[in-house]
Amino acid sequence: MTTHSVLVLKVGGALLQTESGMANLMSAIKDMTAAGQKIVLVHGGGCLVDEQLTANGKEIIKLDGLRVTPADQIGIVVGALAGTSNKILQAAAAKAGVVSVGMSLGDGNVVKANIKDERLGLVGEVTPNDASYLNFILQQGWLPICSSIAVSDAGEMLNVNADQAATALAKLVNGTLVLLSDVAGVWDANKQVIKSLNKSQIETLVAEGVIEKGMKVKVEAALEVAQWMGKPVLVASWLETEQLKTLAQGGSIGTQIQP
Ligand SMILES: Nc1ncnc2c1ncn2[C@@H]1O[C@H](COP(=O)(O)OP(=O)(O)O)[C@@H](O)[C@H]1O
Ligand SMILES: CC(=O)N[C@@H](CCC(=O)OP(=O)(O)O)C(=O)O
Repeated sequence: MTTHSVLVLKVGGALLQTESGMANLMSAIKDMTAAGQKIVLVHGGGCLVDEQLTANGKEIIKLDGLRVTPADQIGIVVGALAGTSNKILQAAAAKAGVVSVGMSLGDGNVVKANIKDERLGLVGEVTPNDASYLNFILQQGWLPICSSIAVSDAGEMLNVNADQAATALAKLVNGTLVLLSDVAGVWDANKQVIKSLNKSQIETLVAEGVIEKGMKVKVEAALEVAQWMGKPVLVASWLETEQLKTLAQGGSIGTQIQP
């Protein structure tokens, strides 16, 4: 197997509602870890946030794929992401025999977080800061499972899009980023997976409305890291066990976003 530096795997929220998906992913993580691969798992949980907001009578508002997060919603968002989602994944890890450390972007000074755009409320934008905490966890052979909740120097709890959270951590550890969603890759207008995409192709597909919503955020996050690292970022699926096996063997899966 090709051992990547550190593999930063990001999983979307839909995984957390799929018991078999989590079991398959954790089994692949266990195999990769046993082969010496260091892995950081970053997770979303947008669907769990939606559920909790609705249960509490709150409105769901998104702007360009990002959740508008007013002060009266942040507690619910933090509970759903840093609480429930994070612990669901730790439970799945434990079941697969993987020792994990549940954490958030607010831990160990790993990132710097600031309000992204006043119109979005308590939504954070993060930049890599200090890798010591993550490296310590990795050195123990443990799996860090990181939610996308950050804390600013001003003491605000901030909601960060999980693809952007994974971007910051991938830069922090100079890792290989793989964004795993519930689709096999980025689709063209006929819903066929595109093998490889560069910046200008992405711009065209976004302008045409073929890449939209959560996938627009994801592809733009992937492109940013690909350019920063000078190597491709993969957008693929946790749904397909075969893809996970190929990934564990060091192969390419889904759509390659080229620098
Ligand atoms: N061109 C596209 N290719 C693939 N998925 C797309 C595309 N445009 C929009 N999408 C939507 O983006 C979703 C993935 O983004 P998102 O829901 O944010 O994923 P996750 O929660 O896994 O991060 C897909 O399920 C799909 O509905
Ligand atoms: C600011 C912002 O949009 N935050 C996201 C964080 C969770 C996330 O990104 O979850 P998925 O990966 O499942 O989409 C949200 O509140 O939904």
